[in-house]
Amino acid sequence: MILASQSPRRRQLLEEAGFSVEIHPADIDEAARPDEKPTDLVRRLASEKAEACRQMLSQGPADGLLVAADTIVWSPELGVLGKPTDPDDARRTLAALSGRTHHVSTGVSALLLSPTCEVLGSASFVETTDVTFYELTEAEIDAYVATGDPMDKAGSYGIQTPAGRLLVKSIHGDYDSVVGLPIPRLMRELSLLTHHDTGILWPLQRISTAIRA
Ligand SMILES: Cc1cn([C@H]2C[C@H](O)[C@@H](COP(=O)(O)OP(=O)(O)OP(=O)(O)O)O2)c(=O)[nH]c1=O
Repeated sequence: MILASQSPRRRQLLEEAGFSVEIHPADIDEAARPDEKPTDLVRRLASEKAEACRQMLSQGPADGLLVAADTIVWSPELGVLGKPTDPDDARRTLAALSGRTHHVSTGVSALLLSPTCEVLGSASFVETTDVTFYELTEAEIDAYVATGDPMDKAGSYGIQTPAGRLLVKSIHGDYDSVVGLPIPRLMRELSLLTHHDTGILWPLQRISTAIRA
């Protein structure tokens, strides 16, 4: 599988699911459009990453499946919180999330490619999980930001890290989606995507087997 992402978490989640992953990060403008809904934003950005990656690969042979994703933290009150620009921005974001519930939305785009990189089929979906934070003191926020953990993560935290998980009181929805890729939903969508195609490649057979098991 081709993964159009630099995220080590997405790679790890796919490898744990049994895929052999080839990384081809796509560099796109991630700015929101005026009045764009958060869930529309992540769906669009995932599709743009997938398409940018497909265009990069179109010169050479490609594997059958290409996957891209985008994750944001948001709430109606706070708007969209992407990755922090600096430690102060991370501190402000964590203070805003303290003691409250926010949404984490991950948009996913999957393309089934022909050997010449044409799109044979596609799937696109958004998974949203609600995350509630404990009340955080300023000292706790400072200590967490000092670990450096927030800097490459939407919403300035990582639910999967030893320090980041301590901020989280509860979650409602898919955990993998918060980490960056909703594997259970992705497996189902890939199974549907590939169901009607012939000449299915090894990873796709593996998906169907995993779902039937
Ligand atoms: C909320 C949350 C986000 N994240 C990460 C997932 C994503 O890697 C990142 C959100 O940024 P993204 O722009 O979705 O992804 P990315 O820049 O890391 O990789 P690429 O654009 O190449 O696909 O935040 C966590 O690791 N844990 C969390 O708890």
